[in-house]
Amino acid sequence: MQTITTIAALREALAPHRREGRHIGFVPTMGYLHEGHLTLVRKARAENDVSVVSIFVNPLQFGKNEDLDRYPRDLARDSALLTAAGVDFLFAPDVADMYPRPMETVVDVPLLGNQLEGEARPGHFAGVATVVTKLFNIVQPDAAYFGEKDYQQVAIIRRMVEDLAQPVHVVAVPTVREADGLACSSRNVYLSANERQAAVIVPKALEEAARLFSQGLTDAGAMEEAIRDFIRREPLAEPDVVAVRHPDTLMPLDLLDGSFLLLLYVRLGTTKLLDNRVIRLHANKDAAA
Ligand SMILES: Nc1ncnc2c1ncn2[C@@H]1O[C@H](COP(=O)(O)OP(=O)(O)OP(=O)(O)O)[C@@H](O)[C@H]1O
Ligand SMILES: CC(C)(CO)[C@@H](O)C(=O)[O-]
Ligand code: BAL
Repeated sequence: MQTITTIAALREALAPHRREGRHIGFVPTMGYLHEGHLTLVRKARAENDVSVVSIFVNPLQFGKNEDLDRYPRDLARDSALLTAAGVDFLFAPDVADMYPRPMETVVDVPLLGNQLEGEARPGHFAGVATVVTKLFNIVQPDAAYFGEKDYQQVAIIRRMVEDLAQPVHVVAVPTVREADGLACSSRNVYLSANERQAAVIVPKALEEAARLFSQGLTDAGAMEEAIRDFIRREPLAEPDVVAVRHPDTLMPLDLLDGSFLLLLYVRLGTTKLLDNRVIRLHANKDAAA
């Protein structure tokens, strides 16, 4: 694996591959890699000739009081994992390489981006859309891989790619979970031992929603209320967002009919955990691509 830290060097390294018509698969990340990231990486490798992974903790998508400074970082460990996974290029730029001067240009997808997680984190998704556009321009991948754990992020990126005719195939990969069902996330390291145990309430709430739906609960408001109450049974957990939405448009629903998205944003202490599931009447399984 070749590790590259500047935009110019990455362009130069990828140019011969592009000239040869090789397919480039790209996995953007913020590092501190876990099995979720590695699943994206394996898929990118399997479906393309050349694989590129970026590790960049993007300041544009963090609010002033968020965890930019304490976000977990371990480039040496990440690099070893990516080498073992057979990745061709690791792109790990500094903030000064990505943003030599303050960004004046912003990519925003406000209808999808200012609600749900975006309401709790104003400007977050504009920061994501802007950095992903810049990374797409640098890497020029044929395909880019994103996790469904960040369901709203995938919806925003798909819309951005469509609106701006960005020549990238967006692939969404189902959420990878720990043995007890908790979605793998870099931020899980923030959890104390007690909070980690309590965190299982999040995937359990997704199961509970599927159970209630299969038993005939079809009022969206009542479903949100039932799931909020269910999560509050765990004293360490506070449900910040419990939202029943249309799986494609992310618009609110009144009546649950066929399938719906349940999106959760749950606080345990100071850690916010994200999870979701597309719940279908006849096949209750995790959201699939
Ligand atoms: N459990 C998971 N299953 C599948 N994909 C995942 C999982 N966790 C993260 N990803 C995906 O990996 C990519 C990089 O995510 P990121 O580096 O922010 O990791 P993260 O674990 O989501 O971190 P955070 O704790 O910041 O949410 C994103 O596309 C994200 O959706
Ligand atoms: C897509 C991304 C790498 C952009 O910084 C980030 O939002 C993430 O890790 O999900
Ligand atoms: N996983 C999305 C990146 C973030 O929380 O900033």
